[in-house]
Amino acid sequence: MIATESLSKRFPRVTALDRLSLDIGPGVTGLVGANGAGKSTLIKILLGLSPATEGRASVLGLDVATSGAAIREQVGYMPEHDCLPPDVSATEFVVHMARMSGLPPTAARERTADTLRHVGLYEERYRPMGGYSTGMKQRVKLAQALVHDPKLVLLDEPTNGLDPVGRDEMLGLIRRVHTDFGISVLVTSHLLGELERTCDHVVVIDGGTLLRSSSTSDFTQATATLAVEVTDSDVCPDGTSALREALTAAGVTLHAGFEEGLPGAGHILLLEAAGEETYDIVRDAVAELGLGLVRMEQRRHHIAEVFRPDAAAARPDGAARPADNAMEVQAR
Ligand SMILES: Nc1ncnc2c1ncn2[C@@H]1O[C@H](COP(=O)(O)OP(=O)(O)OP(=O)(O)O)[C@@H](O)[C@H]1O
Repeated sequence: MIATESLSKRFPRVTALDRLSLDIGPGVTGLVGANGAGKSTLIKILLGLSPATEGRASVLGLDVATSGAAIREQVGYMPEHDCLPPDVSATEFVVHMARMSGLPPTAARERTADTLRHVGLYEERYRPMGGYSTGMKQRVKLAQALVHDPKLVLLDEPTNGLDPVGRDEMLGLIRRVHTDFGISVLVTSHLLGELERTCDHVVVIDGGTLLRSSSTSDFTQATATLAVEVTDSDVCPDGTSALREALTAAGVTLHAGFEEGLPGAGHILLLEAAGEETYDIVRDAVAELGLGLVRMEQRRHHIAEVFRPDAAAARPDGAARPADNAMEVQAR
């Protein structure tokens, strides 16, 4: 879908992209990077709106340097910033964008109704957009990117400014753009964690260079770690400690860390699962201590953990990069 080869973009004082080589296939791909990493610059080059300083890029097999107009016919674009005229309604605006993309009047009106329904705008689509909430504006921006039935959409920070519920809804919509319509998606975010559930593939850039590109499942590979949470009891007022001792005595290897940011954090034991018998040992130990078993589940890495300093130590290149930490902070 998208390929770049040693793509660079230099502004007088900043190198926004530095010899970036990427190959992005169909599906939903997340482009992650801290603010200023070069995401928007890359999107503008891919749309043929801004020339690269060096290197090459193609979208749907078309060269961005020579085929910008043809690319924009087949690609939808949702810009990052607020760009909606306040005095017109969503319907008027999206119909206009559909007409600009070459759809005849009737098809433009029908497609507008379909896409606005898809993004969840109903009665309010006839009201002037100046009175819309941020979430509604983001939905209109998504609708205008979809209205001409593109093969690929480039979504620049679509969750910006949304509250957690709005973010989840937008990420769900983005996923459905692919599952319902078969449109491939490149979606940018500065939040590593939020792309985990939405994207098949994640590309991480920093300072205009590629940090990592791999499938989401490779990022979040299942680990042989079990997370176990238990209740306390009258006999064992600190059930977690009692279970830790019992499991250690039974020869189970426990990890030092706790899971952070989850309900019950600090009460969740992380231990190494050495086959099915570990589950039995945990079950028996919990029963003997008279504790309640709240959860016992196999852990998966979260994308953000891949960039934590201790995780970086396990990476082939070994080094924790300052930018990794910056992204981890934003990912929380
Ligand atoms: N027209 C421009 N002139 C000069 N510098 C620019 C221009 N556009 C972008 N830059 C610089 O290029 C770098 C990359 O910017 P870009 O907007 O691509 O980052 P980003 O990853 O999209 O971040 P954000 O989410 O904050 O927009 C930044 O340092 C930015 O200041």
